[in-house]
Amino acid sequence: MASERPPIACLGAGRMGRGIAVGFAYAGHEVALVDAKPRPPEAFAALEREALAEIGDALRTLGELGLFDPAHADSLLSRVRVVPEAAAAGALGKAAVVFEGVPEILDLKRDALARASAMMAPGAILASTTSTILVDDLSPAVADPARFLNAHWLNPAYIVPLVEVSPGRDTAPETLARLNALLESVGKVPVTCAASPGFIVPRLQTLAMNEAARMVEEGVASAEEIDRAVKYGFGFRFGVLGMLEFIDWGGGDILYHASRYLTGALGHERYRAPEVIERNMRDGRIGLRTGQGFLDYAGRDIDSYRRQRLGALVERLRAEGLAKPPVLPD
Ligand SMILES: NC(=O)C1=CN([C@@H]2O[C@H](COP(=O)(O)OP(=O)(O)OC[C@H]3O[C@@H](n4cnc5c(N)ncnc54)[C@H](O)[C@@H]3O)[C@@H](O)[C@H]2O)C=CC1
Ligand SMILES: O=C(O)[C@@H](O)C(=O)[C@H](O)[C@@H](O)CO
Repeated sequence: MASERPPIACLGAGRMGRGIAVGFAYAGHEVALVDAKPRPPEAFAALEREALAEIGDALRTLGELGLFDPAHADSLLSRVRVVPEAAAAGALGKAAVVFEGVPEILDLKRDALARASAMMAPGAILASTTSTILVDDLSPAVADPARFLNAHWLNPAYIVPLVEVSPGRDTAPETLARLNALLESVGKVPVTCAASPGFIVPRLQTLAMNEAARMVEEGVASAEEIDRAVKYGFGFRFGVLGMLEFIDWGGGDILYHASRYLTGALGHERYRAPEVIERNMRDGRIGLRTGQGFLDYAGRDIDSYRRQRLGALVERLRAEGLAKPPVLPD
């Protein structure tokens, strides 16, 4: 990026556009929140009021929660301006990166992206926030597919660190590198993934969320009990270990056997293990115990590695107020 904190634009002043605007304004960027829909002046004025009120609230809340002195909230908010559709060209033409956040409808996105890309500065990057549409299904609409890619933020965008970045077949490697650098500079954690349905998190969480809903439907436990289990077990561990590393901890063999049992007991293919789990089982690549699993532990100091991970789990126990001192001898 030419400037250290280049101007950013969000196309579509809805939930994601506003959330991304909060994140960049917080990090010192000027942000144009560009309305993607032509509206009469009174309707635009109402949208502008509502968007600025929401962004201001979010910034004030972050301050009140201790991230900064809330007295600065208004000066952070002043970095954001809401721009009517008729003035889009001026705002988009100044942005180094434009994040498109219009509704998840293919033709609507293509149309918005085509129009935006024609107004952007040479060299600027265009990223779609789509949750589901593949980058290669959108890129034919844009003026320069080499500078186009998907950047899937998670909601609330100004809090969740992850952004799943998905380049298409025509995205230039330099575009990916520049966007990742920008995201990292504002405290985000970008992860690159193929143009594959559901990226990483929606693909994982859709299965898990449906299974949680199914357990309520089947009367396995109440919604409250299932969510306690998620917060204090499922989420507790995966937040430290990740999922593939956790397979290595528990052992790929456990997953292999659990998958076979659950496929039979629940009578559904959705529990069948993929070929890689079966192959790893045959090849003895079952994780920490064999020194190889999804990750390679060869040459690592396993004791200090385990200690580091346990330390992170203990930190989470403390954060939850669940770390208790031992009962010491009298
Ligand atoms: N809401 C969420 O949790 C997440 C949403 N996304 C994705 O972000 C994108 C935007 O989603 P949201 O911000 O939630 O939507 P939203 O409905 O809050 O905002 C969409 C914006 O597009 C505008 N718009 C509506 N109809 C339009 C039209 N015909 N032409 C042009 N603009 C129009 C709206 O006025 C609004 O400003 C979607 O692709 C969605 O899949 C990605 C991650 C999370
Ligand atoms: O914040 C999120 O995780 C969203 O980005 C989503 O993509 C949706 O919630 C999706 O995962 C629903 O399955």
